[in-house]
Amino acid sequence: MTWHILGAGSLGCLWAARLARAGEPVLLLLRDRQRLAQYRASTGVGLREGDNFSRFPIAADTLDGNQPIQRLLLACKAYDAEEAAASVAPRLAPTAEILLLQNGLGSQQAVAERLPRARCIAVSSTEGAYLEAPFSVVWAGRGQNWLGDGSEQAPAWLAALDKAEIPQQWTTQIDARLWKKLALNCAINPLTVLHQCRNGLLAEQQETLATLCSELAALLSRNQVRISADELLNEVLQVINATAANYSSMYQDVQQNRRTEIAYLLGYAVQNARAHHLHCPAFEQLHQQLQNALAQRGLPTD
Ligand SMILES: NC(=O)C1=CN([C@@H]2O[C@H](COP(=O)(O)OP(=O)(O)OC[C@H]3O[C@@H](n4cnc5c(N)ncnc54)[C@H](OP(=O)(O)O)[C@@H]3O)[C@@H](O)[C@H]2O)C=CC1
Ligand SMILES: CC(C)(CO)C(=O)C(=O)O
Repeated sequence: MTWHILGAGSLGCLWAARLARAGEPVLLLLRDRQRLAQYRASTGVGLREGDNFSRFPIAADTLDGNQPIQRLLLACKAYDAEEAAASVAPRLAPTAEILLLQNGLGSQQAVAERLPRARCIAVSSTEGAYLEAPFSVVWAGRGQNWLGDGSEQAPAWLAALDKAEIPQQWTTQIDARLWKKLALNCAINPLTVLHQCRNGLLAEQQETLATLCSELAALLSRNQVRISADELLNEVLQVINATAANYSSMYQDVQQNRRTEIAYLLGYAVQNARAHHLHCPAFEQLHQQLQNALAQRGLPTD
């Protein structure tokens, strides 16, 4: 069964290289002929792990190819997910499965509504990767991939991920995983943008973090995710400590003048709180401040 991977960015290349290395059939789906020509000139997907670099001559095609798709890994940003998934809809087999690698919340629901016949499996990933050159990925941080669609029924192909050394765990609580990661990202990432700092410096912002965690814990509770404000604050401080020397993904996006996933993180939290009539002045204000900072740089505020 071919792994169709839509999006040859950081995570798309990371998954493609590891699957290909394990002998799994992989086909990259690129946005157009220009990207395909660029890929073909690069002689494959590069994977750097520490001092080792390998290149994998993985097959690629454009989105409008004609091979039917049974298994799709959607490896684009959250704001591209719905349109990207819709563009391959005519090619999806009736029992197609789609793995959604997007961070935050909102895009998974949008894809599932757009493609109601497909089995949509959300992935919450704590792995870290970035591109050092087009189609060449650096595996920068070991982590876990939590997969789930709310059901107990784990797909048989999870064994292929083990073989490919892609860490994986099936969970019946994928929404809780996504919410908790969203809460961490909402507490940490916007502050690193506003203070222009590495994650570690946020340890000095304990009061602000405590207020945010209290509001975020209340929001998670409205969404049936049980975590106390103190537990959340502890987790946030642990992540800040463990990633002290790193710049958050949102900070990096802003520095490189790339669109952020604000709408699927803080924006989603604000909207969800309003829908629950939950008063969350601290993260409403943070959202506004982040939008102002993005606007000042000429970046999209959604
Ligand atoms: N990188 C990481 O370490 C982690 C990322 N994530 C999440 O994973 C998701 C993907 O992130 P990441 O891999 O870093 O993102 P990247 O920006 O590196 O890659 C996204 C890729 O998607 C491609 N793409 C977008 N739309 C289309 C389309 N319509 N057709 C074909 N290709 C398309 C882009 O192509 P093009 O280059 O042509 O624009 C780009 O190559 C995000 O939601 C992120 O938050 C989660 C955990 C860790
Ligand atoms: C390390 C962490 C948790 C910081 O929020 C992250 O996931 C990111 O940078 O996006």
